[in-house]
Amino acid sequence: MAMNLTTQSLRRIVASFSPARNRRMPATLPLQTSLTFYEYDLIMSRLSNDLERTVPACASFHTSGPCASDRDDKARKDLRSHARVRGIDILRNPRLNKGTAFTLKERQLMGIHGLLPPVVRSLDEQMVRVMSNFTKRATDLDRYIYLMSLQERNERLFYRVLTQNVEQMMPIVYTPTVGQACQQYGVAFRRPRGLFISIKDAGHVYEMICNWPERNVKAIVVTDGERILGLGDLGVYGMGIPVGKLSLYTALGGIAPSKCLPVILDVGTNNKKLHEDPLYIGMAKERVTGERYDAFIDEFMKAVVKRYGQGCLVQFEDFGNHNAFRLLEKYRHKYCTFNDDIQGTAAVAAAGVFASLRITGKKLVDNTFVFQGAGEANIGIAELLALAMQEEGLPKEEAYKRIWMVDSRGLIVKDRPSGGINQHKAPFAKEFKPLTSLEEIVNELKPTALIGAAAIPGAFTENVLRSMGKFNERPIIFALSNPTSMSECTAEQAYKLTEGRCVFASGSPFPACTLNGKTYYPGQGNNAYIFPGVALGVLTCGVRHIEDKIFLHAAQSLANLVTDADLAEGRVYPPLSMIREVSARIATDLANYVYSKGMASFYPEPEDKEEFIRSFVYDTSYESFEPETWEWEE
Ligand SMILES: O=C([O-])CC(=O)C(=O)O
Ligand SMILES: [Mg+2]
Repeated sequence: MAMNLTTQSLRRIVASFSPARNRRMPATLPLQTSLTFYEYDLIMSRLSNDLERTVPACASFHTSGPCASDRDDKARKDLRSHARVRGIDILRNPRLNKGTAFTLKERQLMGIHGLLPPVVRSLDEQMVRVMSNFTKRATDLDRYIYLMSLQERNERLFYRVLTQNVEQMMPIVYTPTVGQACQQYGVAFRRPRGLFISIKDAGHVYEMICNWPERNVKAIVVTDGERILGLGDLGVYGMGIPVGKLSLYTALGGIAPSKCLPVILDVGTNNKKLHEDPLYIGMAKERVTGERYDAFIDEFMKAVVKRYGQGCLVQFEDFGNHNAFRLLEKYRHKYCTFNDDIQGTAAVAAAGVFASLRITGKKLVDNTFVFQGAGEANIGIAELLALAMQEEGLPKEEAYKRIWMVDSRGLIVKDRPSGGINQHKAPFAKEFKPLTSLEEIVNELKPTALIGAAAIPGAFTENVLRSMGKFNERPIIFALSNPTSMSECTAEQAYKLTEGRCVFASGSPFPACTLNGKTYYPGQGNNAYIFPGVALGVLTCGVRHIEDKIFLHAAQSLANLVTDADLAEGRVYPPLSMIREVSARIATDLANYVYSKGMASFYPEPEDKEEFIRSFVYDTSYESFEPETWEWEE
């Protein structure tokens, strides 16, 4: 067969595989017998080379991202992967595998006829089977393992199930079950997912990233496992978190899974239990710190840019406090990066506060905030609220005056005898007497809002909650620590002890609770309302550095999506069932904002931002591999 085939002639030859042309051929006869295997492979490899040339190695999201113009590329790319992978390998590739949804024609063409049960099922029919299997599992951890193995088997089916059942699935692939999965990762671990880079590999990080099979990664979630949710140092077992966060990048933010890369940086663990755990999958040594640690993270950031370009977004997740703040400061103006625990959590909590003001009837600046905990989340929230107050015209010192912080040593006051006030806490230190117990602090300061994120379960005691109810008509009470087991109080306790008057939100989900005949639906103040939409906006518009004002804008945008009906039910966030729409709306609002502020780098500026954003969203329906459905370039 001649090698200088034109696309036209290839089209004719490939179309000749189609049973439409061979109607009388018995349906079970492998169609490629009309050509020899040699001829077939020759065509396919030629096709593959052609396509390789037409799909450039792209540095920008737009030439290769999941955008409308890429839909054309996409058919070609699927064809290319199809051309490279044949037979049983197709079924083993979660990105191509459709299981029983492969049509008879596809099975014959792709050399998988007979490798599947004869029945052909639609995506919807497959979903019914998945949901039935899912509900039959005995525990949430079993459900987590079941969903992870579905993700490894058939990616589109996984995302279809996830996107259509967000309320039911999110507590499994995300907090709280993901926390439990991380704690038992040694047992739950089936197949590696994402990149495991150990500090022992320092000097070779770029080469390791090059081992990742995707050429066009646009979003990385990275952790070193030091502070996994509120569960502490879980070392490499923390890998469940980047995997879970990126599942939401796709399910909620619509960013294609091929563009997402979970990474764990293994620098050891200070969790002694893991040193003795025979199932531990990481380096069972004390954490490396200091210059060696910093050089390793630096090498990682440079390697990411070298491999995937400067537009690749790096989300830092669940690093220890000291590193989280430091690394954010170090990288925020050099890379496209943010810290989800500081900035993402800040935005979601601020949105909850903004929405609460519509219930309390107060202005932001008329509030007194007490923060239980002065770690990443609370410092992030406090700083963002201070920024919001300044945007409303309040001088900086005045803004800080309205925010009080409590850490493990008590109220943060100037010259505190017990010390422990670092540079992040210092702006909030007051001229005041040192107090240690939260009950005493609440009684003394009479705050309008109490926000907890110190992972101390039960920190909002009965007395604290009652006092909040006594001092305020509508107290704001946010118990943000994750997972559920770390929450400062339950939703029920908060509503009960304030006679149903509090405005409550929690980081992990709590069920609705009924009190004196009225049902309250607690909102989930989790950064999942923020990071997928921010990521979508940042990537599509080509934002290079993610300023705090972007998070403030995202917070305002989220708060504006809370309806009066939501507020009447006690929710300060839109219901979880709306979260995908929320992400698209936040991304659209951000697109308008970043173009108006000159922060976008994608030009020409799209006229219709909403259409622009929505055109990027990952489609969970199956691709057809039947040649006659492909669109060809002449
Ligand atoms: O993962 C979550 O649910 C929220 C979060 O970032 C954390 O708690 O660290
Ligand atoms: Mg986190």
